[in-house]
Amino acid sequence: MDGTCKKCVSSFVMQSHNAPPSLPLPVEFLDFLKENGLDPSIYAMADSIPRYIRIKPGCESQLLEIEAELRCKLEKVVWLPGFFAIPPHVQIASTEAYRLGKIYGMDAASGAAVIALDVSSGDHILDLCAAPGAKLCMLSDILGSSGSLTGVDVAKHRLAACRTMLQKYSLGDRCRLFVADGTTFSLLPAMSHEDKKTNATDSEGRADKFCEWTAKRPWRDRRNARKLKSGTKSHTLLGTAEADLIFYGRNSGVVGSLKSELFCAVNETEYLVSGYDKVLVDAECTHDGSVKHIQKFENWGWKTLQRRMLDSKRTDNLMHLQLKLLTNGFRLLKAGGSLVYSTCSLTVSQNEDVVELFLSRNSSAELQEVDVADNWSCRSGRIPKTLRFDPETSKTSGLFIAKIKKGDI
Ligand SMILES: C[S@@+](CC[C@H](N)C(=O)[O-])C[C@H]1O[C@@H](n2cnc3c(N)ncnc32)[C@H](O)[C@@H]1O
Repeated sequence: MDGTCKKCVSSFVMQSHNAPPSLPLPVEFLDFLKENGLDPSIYAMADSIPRYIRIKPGCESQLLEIEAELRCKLEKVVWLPGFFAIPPHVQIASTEAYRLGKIYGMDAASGAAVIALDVSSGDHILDLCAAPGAKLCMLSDILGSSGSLTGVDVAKHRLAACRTMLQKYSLGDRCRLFVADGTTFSLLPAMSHEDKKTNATDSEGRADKFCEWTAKRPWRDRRNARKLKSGTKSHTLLGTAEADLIFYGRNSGVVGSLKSELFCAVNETEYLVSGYDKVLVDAECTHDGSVKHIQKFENWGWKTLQRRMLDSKRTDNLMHLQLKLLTNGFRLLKAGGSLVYSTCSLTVSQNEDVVELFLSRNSSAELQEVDVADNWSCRSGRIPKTLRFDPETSKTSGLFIAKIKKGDI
């Protein structure tokens, strides 16, 4: 672990650097940072934070070939198995190793959020804000050949990119993807084949079971989707009833099940018994902790930063959304299950404040220590047991992690 000890609850305000910010940050963004007690000089660090890659399990023996292709040394991240640091300027997207699915581009802090969930074989996992899917792919790699993985995202085009990623890395077998609002999503994990009823038919008397997934949907499904769409004002209004299943793997528990079973509403108490073992809520946020993301506004135009991130109405709504996502993710957990809440914002309002408010309203929720984090290069958040990665301490993108357990019945 580097100089900063996560065990000591450290100040969340960044240490000041002498170096001036290298980006011409707009006044509105500087005001936002000031209001949140954040030091703008982290945005001068983009060129000193490594890029991270994760090696696809099974491809570790090809390290030398990958190094030769990337033309750089892969520095093992000692605290995070499977992750390597490379110089920030190295591009991976055009390489064969990337094209063939041997490596992923993924920040080490994001990897830590996945490890914090402590996935076990056979777990039913829910990723409530799944797109574009780096964490979902890592979850699927860890899950292996048992359990199930459900990815939800409100943005259809982003979730479609996630589906492409699952297919590229051959990780979709136990996975299903729903375009749905994570604040209201209510579907239970897919049932195992043994639990499924057989011979059932729909109201029109036809067998109504899911066949193997194909990119081409039957006309009846497309007609139903069209009907739903015409009755829905915007994608943000999608509720559970409208959850749109855009992908499922052969062993995701969907094939062979009845549509009425998959989409059936359940009693609240049923989640305690048949809910998810693990839930990841990697919530939408202002992304201010992602130095590389902020850097992109140089090309996109700083005006769009104001519109997309800083509008005060939007940030108030964001906190509301984060709390609702966390609350619904927790609702869908089975008793004894665990949830990881993360954001790539460095602000307290989108992290500790959201978690504190949530805990004050949910007596069966308890903050949990991330046991494996003892040697991680991160520090504690303002609340003990929460973790913070930031460019200065961790040489990663900013990320907040809180792990919450649902009490046994
Ligand atoms: C920080 S990103 C998630 C990144 C993702 N976990 C990964 O590792 O690639 C946040 C995501 O939340 C999604 N989102 C925003 N509002 C949502 C909602 N109400 N329900 C579900 N997803 C939502 C956004 O579309 C976005 O894809």
